[in-house]
Amino acid sequence: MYKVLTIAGSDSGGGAGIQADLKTFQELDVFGMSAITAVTAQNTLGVQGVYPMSVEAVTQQIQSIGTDMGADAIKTGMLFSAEIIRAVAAGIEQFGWKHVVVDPVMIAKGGASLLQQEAVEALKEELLPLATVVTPNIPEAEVLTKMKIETMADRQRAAKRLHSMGVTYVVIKGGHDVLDEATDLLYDGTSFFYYTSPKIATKNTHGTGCTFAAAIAAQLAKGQSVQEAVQVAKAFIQAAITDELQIGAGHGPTNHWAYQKSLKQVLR
Ligand SMILES: Nc1ncnc2c1ncn2[C@@H]1O[C@H](COP(=O)(O)OP(=O)(O)O)[C@@H](O)[C@H]1O
Ligand SMILES: Cc1ncc(COP(=O)(O)OP(=O)(O)O)c(N)n1
Repeated sequence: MYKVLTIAGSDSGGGAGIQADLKTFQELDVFGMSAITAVTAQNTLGVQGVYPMSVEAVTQQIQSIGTDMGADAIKTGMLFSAEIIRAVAAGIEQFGWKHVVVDPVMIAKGGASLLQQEAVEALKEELLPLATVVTPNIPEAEVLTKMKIETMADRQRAAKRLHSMGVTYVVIKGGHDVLDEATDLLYDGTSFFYYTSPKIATKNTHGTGCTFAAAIAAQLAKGQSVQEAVQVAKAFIQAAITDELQIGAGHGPTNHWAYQKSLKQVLR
């Protein structure tokens, strides 16, 4: 049984954060574990409250996993503060964890801040050098690289800049594209790879980034290459957005059952 640890925030609405990660792990047949960095009060209309955990609580959760259960891959999401980022980086180094997927969560779709501004430098300096893969969306890539990203050429330049910060693989996600296609760009330090799907017109995309990064971590834990893992993650999120749920009055969650359901239909 492959084991994956998510270090992220809790989303009471169940669409993003720890909840999205654990659902994704379950659907991709890996054993999910969690270290919670913050509790958020959230629904499809937005974020009503953010309650960070103490550094001690985050550290202890990581110690509890690392000293007993171990992990074949790690996924980080909302980390909130520089102190929590340092504690997470220390844990990853202490246990020598490989296959580290860093989703540099900064701002929720509704605009609420999930990472303090002063923590961006800590994320770049302490966590990115430990990351196998970093998965920013376009606004996050702009903050990390301090450059404006409009064209695919800009995206390629940003990917190179992120790679130079010590990450092995960079994925700049295309959900914020204003085109009718969503193209995720993968850079391995030498070549670019493109993962393109039709852009689905829906407001129910809450938690897409978390789900996508969690799927990459699950597949890495099972021994897939980063290219293969991104391909599965793209198919997983495409199914989850296409086979819509209608929950809540705002930006609803994606459907974590959809990928398994689509595989069963193919087998039938
Ligand atoms: N409307 C959409 N149609 C198809 N794919 C989408 C859509 N929105 C997001 N995605 C995909 O979901 C994943 C997460 O992308 P993105 O929305 O950019 O991240 P985030 O949730 O971090 O802002 C990517 O694989 C992206 O291509
Ligand atoms: C607790 C928590 N973590 C992360 C996010 C952001 O998730 P993301 O997948 O980027 O989805 P949107 O917020 O963009 O819908 C979150 N909202 N809450």
